[in-house]
Amino acid sequence: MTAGNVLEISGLTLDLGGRRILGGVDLAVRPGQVHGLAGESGSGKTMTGLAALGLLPPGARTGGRIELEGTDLLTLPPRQLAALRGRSVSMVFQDPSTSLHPMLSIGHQLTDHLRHHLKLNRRAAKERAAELLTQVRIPNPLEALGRYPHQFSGGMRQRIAIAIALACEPKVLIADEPTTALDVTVQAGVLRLLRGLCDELGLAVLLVTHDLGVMSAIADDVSVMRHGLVVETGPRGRVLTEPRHEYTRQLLDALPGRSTV
Ligand SMILES: Nc1ncnc2c1ncn2[C@@H]1O[C@H](COP(=O)(O)OP(=O)(O)OP(=O)(O)O)[C@@H](O)[C@H]1O
Repeated sequence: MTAGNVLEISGLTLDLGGRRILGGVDLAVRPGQVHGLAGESGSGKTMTGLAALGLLPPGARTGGRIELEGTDLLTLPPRQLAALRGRSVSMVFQDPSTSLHPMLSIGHQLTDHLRHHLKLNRRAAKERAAELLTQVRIPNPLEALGRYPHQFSGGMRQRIAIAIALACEPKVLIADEPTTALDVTVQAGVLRLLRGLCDELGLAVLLVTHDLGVMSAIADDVSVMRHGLVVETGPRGRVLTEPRHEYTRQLLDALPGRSTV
């Protein structure tokens, strides 16, 4: 594993139901860095993220390596993998309702997580929960703990889902289309938050998105996937202004308001 990387994927292959989904993906993420993973629908972005969490569908067959701080996740026994998930690496999905329980208060969900994973007592868990809500810029965090998901806007719910993902201070956060379901007016705020967390906490963020505009707003490095392979990777400025691969060029040409990148 190369020094400076916290997550390093090399030669990752994935077969599902006899079909090759990933054909040898190489990808590396460093602490304090947002690495954008772009590509058309079906190119394998989500599967790459799920593989890094050990959350592939049943029957998945994998090859290659996914190293998290030197540990190969693909050869880890299921129990050890489960212990890492949510602690060293965690994920935020497109739709915050998938990670938030509609019938439980925010405080309940955050403290459950903290008590279960970090074995905090009730009081310490509540304090930490309020701290996490502050970190994701939820106003009046103590009061917010007593409220339910439907009492928050979509953007706020996504911030809360990010707070839950950060609860155990993971090294790597995989954010899969985290702003796609949100109103454009709140997208920028959530992206700024992710960027800030990355800078403040030294978090490594793998940002999966089909939207090169989102990518251009916060990514340090960008990788472009096509048909289960990373076809191009490099610093954002270079990839988005001087793409070397024909497919990256096509993606950029297809972007509305191309002048934004
Ligand atoms: N449970 C599954 N079983 C079999 N094949 C699957 C399963 N889930 C996804 N696939 C296939 O894996 C391939 C990669 O899908 P993936 O979701 O990773 O693409 P993506 O780049 O994230 O696309 P999108 O932006 O649409 O989410 C697709 O061809 C998809 O049909």
